[in-house]
This record gives sequence, C-alpha cells and structure tokens, in this order.
Amino acid sequence: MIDGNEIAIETSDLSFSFSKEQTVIKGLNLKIPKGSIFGFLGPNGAGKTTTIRLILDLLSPSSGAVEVFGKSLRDQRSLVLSRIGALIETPSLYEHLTGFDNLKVTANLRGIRQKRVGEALEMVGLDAQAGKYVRNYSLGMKQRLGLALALLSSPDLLILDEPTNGLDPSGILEIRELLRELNVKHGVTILVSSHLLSEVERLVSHVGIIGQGKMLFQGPLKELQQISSESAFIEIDTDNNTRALEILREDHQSVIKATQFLDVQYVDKDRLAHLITLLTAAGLRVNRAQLVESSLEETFLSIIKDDHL
Ligand SMILES: Nc1ncnc2c1ncn2[C@@H]1O[C@H](COP(=O)(O)OP(=O)(O)OP(=O)(O)O)[C@@H](O)[C@H]1O
Repeated sequence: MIDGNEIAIETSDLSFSFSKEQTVIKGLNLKIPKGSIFGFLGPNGAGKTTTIRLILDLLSPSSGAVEVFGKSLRDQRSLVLSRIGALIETPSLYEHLTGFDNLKVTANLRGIRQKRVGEALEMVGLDAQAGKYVRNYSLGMKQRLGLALALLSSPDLLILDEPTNGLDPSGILEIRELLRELNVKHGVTILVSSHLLSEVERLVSHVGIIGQGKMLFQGPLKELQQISSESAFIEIDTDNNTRALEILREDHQSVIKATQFLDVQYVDKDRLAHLITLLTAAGLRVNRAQLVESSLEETFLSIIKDDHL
C-alpha cells in the first residue's frame, strides 16, 4: 500500500517548548510515507503526544514546519486538517447517548451527511451495537467508537495516540485488525503512537523512535529488524582462549569482546561452522559456541537507552 515516494506527514526541524527551561521537541524531522502504518514509539515523556498535537495544530511550534500530503499546515490549515482523523488517548463520548447518536451529533455539528454515520459504524464493526447506550460499552467498544468518530470525515490520514492504552489483549488484537483493514481496504495512512514496540510490531510497516524530543531512528520496520539481526554474536569458549583469540584475529574475524568468553560477530551458519573447524583444527577443544541474538524489543530498548544511532 506504500505509495511510491509520496509523503503523508513531513516535519522539518520541528521544535517546541512549554517553557524557557525545557525544550520538549528538538529539531524533529519526521517523514511518514503515504500508505504506511507508522509506529511512533518512545518511552513515557519522550514527546509523542506533543508532536501529534503540533501536527494537529493544537500547539504552535517554536520553530520548524509541518506538511501533510505536501501542503503546509501553517498556510493551508483547514485543507490539511480536513484530511486528518484523530484519536488522542480516550475519546470524549456522551455516555447517556447510543453509539449511533454519538456519531450523529458530531456529524451534524461538522456538516457531515447522515449516511456516513452508518458507514463509520460498519467500518469499526459496531453496527450491531449502535443502538446501545455508550455507558454499557466495554473499553474496547468505546475505543472503536472513538475510531468511528475519527473516520466520520473520511480522512486519508488517521492519527492515533496510544489507541490501545488500557485495553486487554483481545481488545488490542481487535484494534490492530481494524487498523490493518482500514489501511489495506480503504488506503488510509495511519500514525499510531505507543511506548511498547511489542504492541505495534505486528501491525506497522514503518517505525519512528523518539527519545527526549529527538528522533533516534526512523525507517521501514525491516531496517530495524536488520539492525537487530546484525547485533547477533557467537559466544565461544575453548580450553585455551588466549590462543583461540590469536587464531580468530589471524583469520580476520570480528571479535567484539574477549573476557570470560570470546564474542565474535555472527554472520551466518557457514561462518559459525568455519570458526569451529578453525579452532578444532588448531588442536583446541571448543567447549561452547553459542549464538546470542537480541530480540527486536531489546534493539528498541537499546536505541532508547544509548541514543546510539
Ligand atoms: N502541558 C504541559 N506543560 C508542560 N510540560 C508538558 C506539558 N505536556 C507535556 N509536557 C512535558 O513534555 C514532555 C513530553 O511529553 P509528551 O506527553 O509529549 O510525551 P509522550 O511521549 O507522549 O509521553 P506518554 O507516553 O507518557 O504520553 C514531558 O517531559 C512532559 O512532562
């Protein structure tokens, strides 16, 4: 669904401060491809909600600019905002009205035709429960109704701030499937923020990782997976590690660490077999040759922790 090189959201050197003492967003260059599901990730307080509020023009940047589908937010505010549907944490709903009437009120206020109410309810799978009072909805149903509200204006871009916050695993799964369907069937570009990679890992095509207001990584999920696989190493132990280290260096192997064990960068299974043959051929006894891989979550955490990219 990614649409060539077209960009849905681009921020250039976006900065923002709530006060003189603390700059919360620091020169952010966000680039979200059209047609993508972009996971906007970072720990609590990293600046995700503030960035989203800047994109929705709920805050004004100290410097920098926002473009949505190539149009400047500053110069073409109404046009830009008309293409966006947003759900910021929990939606504000009228508990004493039915799901249908909640949407109808908003549709009337925004001059959206009535037919769209039914369509939005169907898109989020709430058409059968549309006649129930919202006070009787589960949290998951309320989130889906919030999504229906965001979808009323038929947006090309959905911005969702932690939409699965507080949901149980089945609620999370439901929202995930719904978002995937909106992206695939209806071509909606989705920005979804979360502080947990594991929550969005099976949904997103792209990720952006923010820490203390700075972009630490952004790109296709595959690129993050690649970084993760490149950090794999083989932990080697022999009956003479001093000699083993010499042999490995003579063979131009990349030894990452030589302490209790010798950690050698993992390339592939053939390389692993080669190392064992090399050491045993030199008369050493290999006690251990173990592949140590880090999960995607560990890579994510190390990016946040080290700011190393
Ligand atoms: N209204 C405000 N006034 C002053 N500081 C604020 C305000 N809102 C947020 N902040 C500060 O701005 C920083 C970024 O907050 P923000 O809510 O954007 O982070 P976040 O990544 O969305 O975190 P979370 O996952 O907890 O929602 C934090 O240090 C926060 O304390």
